[in-house]
Amino acid sequence: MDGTIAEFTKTHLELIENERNFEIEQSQALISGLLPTHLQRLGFALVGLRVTNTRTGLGGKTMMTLEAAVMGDPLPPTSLRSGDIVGLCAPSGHKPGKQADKKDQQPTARLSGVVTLVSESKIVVAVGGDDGEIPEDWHERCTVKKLANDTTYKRIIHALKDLTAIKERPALHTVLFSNIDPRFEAETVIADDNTGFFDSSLNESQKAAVRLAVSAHDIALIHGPPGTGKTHTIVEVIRQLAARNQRILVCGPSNVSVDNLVERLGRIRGLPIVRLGHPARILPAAVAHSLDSQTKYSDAGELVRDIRKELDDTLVKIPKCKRSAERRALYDQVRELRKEYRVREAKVVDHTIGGSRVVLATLSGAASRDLAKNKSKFDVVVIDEATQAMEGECWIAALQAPKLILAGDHQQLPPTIKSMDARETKPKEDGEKEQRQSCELLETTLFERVRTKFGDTVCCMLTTQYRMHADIMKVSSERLYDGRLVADVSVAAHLLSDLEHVTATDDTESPLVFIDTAGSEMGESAESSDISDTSTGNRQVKQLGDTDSKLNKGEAELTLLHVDRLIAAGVLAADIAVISPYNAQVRLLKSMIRDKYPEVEIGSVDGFQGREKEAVILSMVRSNGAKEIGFLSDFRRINVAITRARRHLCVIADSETVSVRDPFLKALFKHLEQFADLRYPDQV
Ligand SMILES: Nc1ncnc2c1ncn2[C@@H]1O[C@H](COP(=O)(O)OP(=O)(O)OP(=O)(O)O)[C@@H](O)[C@H]1O
Repeated sequence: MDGTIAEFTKTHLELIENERNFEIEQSQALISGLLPTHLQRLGFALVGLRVTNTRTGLGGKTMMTLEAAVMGDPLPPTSLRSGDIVGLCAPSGHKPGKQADKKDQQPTARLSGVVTLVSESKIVVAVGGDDGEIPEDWHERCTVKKLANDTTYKRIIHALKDLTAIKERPALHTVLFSNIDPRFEAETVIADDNTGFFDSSLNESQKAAVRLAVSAHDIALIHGPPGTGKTHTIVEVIRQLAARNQRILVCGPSNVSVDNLVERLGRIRGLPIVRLGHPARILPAAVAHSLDSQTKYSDAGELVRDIRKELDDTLVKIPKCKRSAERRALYDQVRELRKEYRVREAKVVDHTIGGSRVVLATLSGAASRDLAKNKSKFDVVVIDEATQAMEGECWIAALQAPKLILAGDHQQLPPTIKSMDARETKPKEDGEKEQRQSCELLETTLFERVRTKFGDTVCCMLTTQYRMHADIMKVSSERLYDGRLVADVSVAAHLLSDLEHVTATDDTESPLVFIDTAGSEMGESAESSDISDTSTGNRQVKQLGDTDSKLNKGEAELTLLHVDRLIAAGVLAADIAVISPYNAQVRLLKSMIRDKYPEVEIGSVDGFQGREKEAVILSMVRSNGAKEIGFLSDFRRINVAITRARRHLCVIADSETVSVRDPFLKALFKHLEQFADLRYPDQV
């Protein structure tokens, strides 16, 4: 088995390194090639700032507040967000100081840190430990630039190396890498009369999933198609495990996926939980459970608070010091205080983590030093949205317990492989096939690998969905979920016209509308300019290569008309989402709809995974004689696109281009022709 693991990690390490290099190269190409002022216009930098305040944060970090050079001026519009890694430096030509080029890919950064807050007037950056010595001139002028963030890749690489090196392996590893079957408790873990469930509202498939997960010794999968209460089920699983005195590490690939669980678990009385991770990245509703808040406000945190105050008082004195000798003395004092602070804080952190039955973090955050230092181990690792994480990422958490529970849906979009996405829009090159196979290997999630290996023995599917009208759900159920997905009675027939203030119209009484643009000459076109929107942060870096993204002006106009009609019928703008698989179309739609209806949400299909709205309008864009449909042919993307709507889905597409080749799309269009209110552009 060790040979299999060695082979597995070798392949994955190579692929992850490639992916990491791709991402660094791409953002470097952008960042190093442009002047800071140009970067500022694109939203990737802020120039001419001043450091106006410094204080101490968790881990002894220095929290630097930077504001516009002219006091009270707002910051220029920026795509910098909480959680971004940034470099800070004096602008070139401004009192050039020492060149501390630690990282060759970040040549101009003197210090690097994490953005913890961006408001209209200021940006706060947390700079690591002793690196937090601020050059004098930064109180007058300082530039903040976005840097490539490869932390997760480094952590995956570390975890994969650790996986290879383990001497005494839990049975879980044998199950995953060898041919031993997973084991389950022989006895019924929750009595047949169902009295043992904490949540009596669970449906039958949810109960079956809880039983499977609790009884597993090694691994269990919870397959949750759209709207089936996956989170609901995981909460029950965690409560059952906690009641059996198990310690549980709960993770998800994104902060949102973790905070969703933090919010729900936080409401359960008597269940001590803690959320690890940078407070800047934690949703407001979950912040009270963060390690940061708990160390700050708990009784045990009092000693830490005292020293934090002393540290902050000393830091405030530094910029006011005229003599450099005095300043140096104060810096020495700060260094000593920081050391003491870290020792005291580590004790409180240890106490807080050790006293929590449930610890929550992102998969990447599970590599946290606070966790590694904490001696107590976990009995179970639960990973939500596991089908959106690369297998290597799952191992960061999975190494920490002998039992693993994964929840997800392999019929929705897999993790984003950036090097593959970029190729989507570029001409085919030699070696393309080989590269694609590598990317596909990275795309194959641990969830899917285990499901393929063991099938229903380890996997339980949730079958009642609480989101979509039955007509909206039907194609996905039949084609992707073996016809087993059913709509709960509470949603099976719900319509927009059932909502308060919505009048009955052809639109609001139809769960499905299909506007077929075939033959109307509303052809697709390529976007002319590459960067026209700086509001999307990371994604925008990726879109530099996205010059080939497609748009369709005719479909965009039809979309706006449909939004107009829904709103005229009384549907709230905040209940409507407009989505498209193509970023160029999303940008066009935003430029046409945002000013008129700021509350209508407009985004890409990929970005809308995990979300829902009462009404969804989907613009499919592709319309060409060649019947080329590019990445529309990924049935998972289409599945996500059509399963976001609760009461009303309007599909705008050219059936002659889109429905021809792909079997899932064929089935979708057949269903639309049969069940949707079918319209043509001249009737709209
Ligand atoms: N057994 C149940 N009875 C009634 N409503 C339920 C039940 N289970 C889930 N729901 C409802 O279904 C909706 C979706 O639940 P939840 O947020 O747990 O789903 P999810 O599967 O995590 O979501 P997604 O499909 O986005 O992954 C919620 O409104 C929830 O209240």
